[in-house]
Amino acid sequence: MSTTPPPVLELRRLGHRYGTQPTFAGLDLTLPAGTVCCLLGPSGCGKTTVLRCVAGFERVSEGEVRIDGQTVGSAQQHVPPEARRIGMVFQDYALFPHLTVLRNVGFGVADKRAADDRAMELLHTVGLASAAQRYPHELSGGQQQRVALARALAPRPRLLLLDEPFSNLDVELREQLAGEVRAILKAAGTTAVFVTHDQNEAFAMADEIAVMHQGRIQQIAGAYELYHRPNSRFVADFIGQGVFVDAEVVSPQRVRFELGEVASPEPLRYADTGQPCVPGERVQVLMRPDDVLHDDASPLRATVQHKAFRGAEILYTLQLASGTRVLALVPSHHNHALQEAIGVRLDMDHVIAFAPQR
Ligand SMILES: Nc1ncnc2c1ncn2[C@@H]1O[C@H](COP(=O)(O)OP(=O)(O)OP(=O)(O)O)[C@@H](O)[C@H]1O
Repeated sequence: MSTTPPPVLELRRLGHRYGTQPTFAGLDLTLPAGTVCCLLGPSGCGKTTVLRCVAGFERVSEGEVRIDGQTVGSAQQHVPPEARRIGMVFQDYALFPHLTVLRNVGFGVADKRAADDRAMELLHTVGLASAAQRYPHELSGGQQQRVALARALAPRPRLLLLDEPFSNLDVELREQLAGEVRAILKAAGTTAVFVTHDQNEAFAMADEIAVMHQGRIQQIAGAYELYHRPNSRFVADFIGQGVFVDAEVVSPQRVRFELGEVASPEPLRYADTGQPCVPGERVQVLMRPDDVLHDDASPLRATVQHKAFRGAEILYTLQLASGTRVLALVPSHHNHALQEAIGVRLDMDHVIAFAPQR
């Protein structure tokens, strides 16, 4: 009978303090083999410290870090970083300037006779075989980060940690490299955790995104789920764009807005508590820019308050008759002027409701 292998990484009720100040507490996370997970959150929420606890650079104050079922960090136990078999990629690449690309990549491979072959294999994987004899300063930032990735993967780590790996690169390259790195990790079956505060990077790279806020994981889910099924106002606000709009519950599966009524495919519940929404209650509903359509034929009008050109689309901020502002993503050939009144209608297929904020 085969037994299921333990998850590669498990955080159980993990807590950490700098001095007496708690950084985070009660963190739970389980990563099966081959999963790419992102810790995403605003600056200062504790992402890097979680990574440092997993790597062994920080001691944990409560709970456990388990790798392949073995406890490597707890209040009582601390396996040093070099004994954890973890690969790391940092923001600043941290390559050795006096070593060739080939030597950099082979550096951590224990069997020195096999180091060059293994390094060449990884350089092929990251598309830099032709740069093997060059030095780091002769490469671009994106190429250097690919070398750093190859170096981290060369000793076949049990787990790879990446700390803001693309933040020194320009925005366009970031998303492209995030996609490439994901493909490389998936092809190698590597389990990885990476930290970022850039959600496009998280969307491009992760299977699972753990959204952190004030030292807690608010929600762990795929990008689609986080965007369409946020479990808190924080996640709803932090992931993607949108506004909270007043509405009234008119039946267990229907809400009424200024822009019309929306039927929910399932009985309405508050997204954060799971409690049912009761007819007659006032609620606030998350309205995404793709929930509002521009439609010249619609009798509902809204005035253009702001417009942000996004290439294929324009993101309009529109004001309704009541003064409520909503966002609408509109194909960019519909180029309207500020203060112009344009026709709009709602196209919402599910309702994310919260209790009104007092
Ligand atoms: N060495 C330290 N001593 C004391 N406090 C620290 C130390 N390092 C970080 N902190 C504090 O711990 C909290 C979490 O920091 P951490 O670097 O883990 O956050 P982060 O989410 O990775 O932030 P960023 O995205 O800005 O890198 C912050 O309030 C920070 O000021």
